[in-house]
Amino acid sequence: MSLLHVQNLGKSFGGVKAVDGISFTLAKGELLALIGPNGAGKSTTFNMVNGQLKADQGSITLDGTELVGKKPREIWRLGVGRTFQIAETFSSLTVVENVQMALLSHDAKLFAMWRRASDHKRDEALALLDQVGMKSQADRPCSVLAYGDVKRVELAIAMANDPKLLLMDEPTAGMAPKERNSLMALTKQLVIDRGMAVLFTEHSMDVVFAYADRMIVLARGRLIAEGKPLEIRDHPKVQEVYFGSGKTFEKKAA
Ligand SMILES: Nc1ncnc2c1ncn2[C@@H]1O[C@H](COP(=O)(O)OP(=O)(O)OP(=O)(O)O)[C@@H](O)[C@H]1O
Repeated sequence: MSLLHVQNLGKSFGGVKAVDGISFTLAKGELLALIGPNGAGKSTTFNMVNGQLKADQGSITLDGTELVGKKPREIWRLGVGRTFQIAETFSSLTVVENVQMALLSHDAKLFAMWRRASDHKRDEALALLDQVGMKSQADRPCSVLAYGDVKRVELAIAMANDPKLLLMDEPTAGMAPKERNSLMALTKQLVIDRGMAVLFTEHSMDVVFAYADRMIVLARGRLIAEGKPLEIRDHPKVQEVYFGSGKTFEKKAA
């Protein structure tokens, strides 16, 4: 059974229909890529799922619970997580301290409870770091990490809320091809191990084709295609919106 049901979802800004009546589902243990050219409505869709934007029409249910009309914090509590970039202010904390902060937040403890030397939830934080291959770097400050490793810590932070659905907005932006593949392989492993669902946007087609179980394609707010990567690759409408007719998807040069 599907975890997420999106039905006839829509949002306009002035006269622009940013998202125009789209419907799709997402199952547990599935990595679904949301792709489309600039201005297609990807971010607007994401922000309606996490509650930052209120839909004008339609429904979004998670495990049968309606999300439209709920505040971002409530939606987060229901199990919709997202990856955040580690804020500047937290980069001086160590890797494990950042994950401990996220665990405190999940438990709704006030940040005032946090003491720098605290070992609150350290073991739990280390277990999460182990899952993303960062346990050995737990006591290093985040500010000295390689970019790919920061991304792994961000993933561990998102896991602290034990999400049923994880939203990832361009997770591999700015990464070298090797790092990109390693982050997505890790994400896929987490999806399998935790039975989590992932909805992600991505401009890098090699990542999408290698890791997405299924894809949905938006163009000008409408859902124009849906299917497995190979079906999408050969879909005439997709070819057209991306490249103009007659062209094919090509791997981006590394
Ligand atoms: N806050 C806003 N106010 C007015 N128009 C907006 C707003 N947010 C988005 N839009 C418009 O809605 C449409 C969809 O934008 P959206 O950001 O969702 O697309 P996108 O697929 O995420 O694009 P990109 O790949 O460039 O990030 C665009 O025409 C955009 O200009």
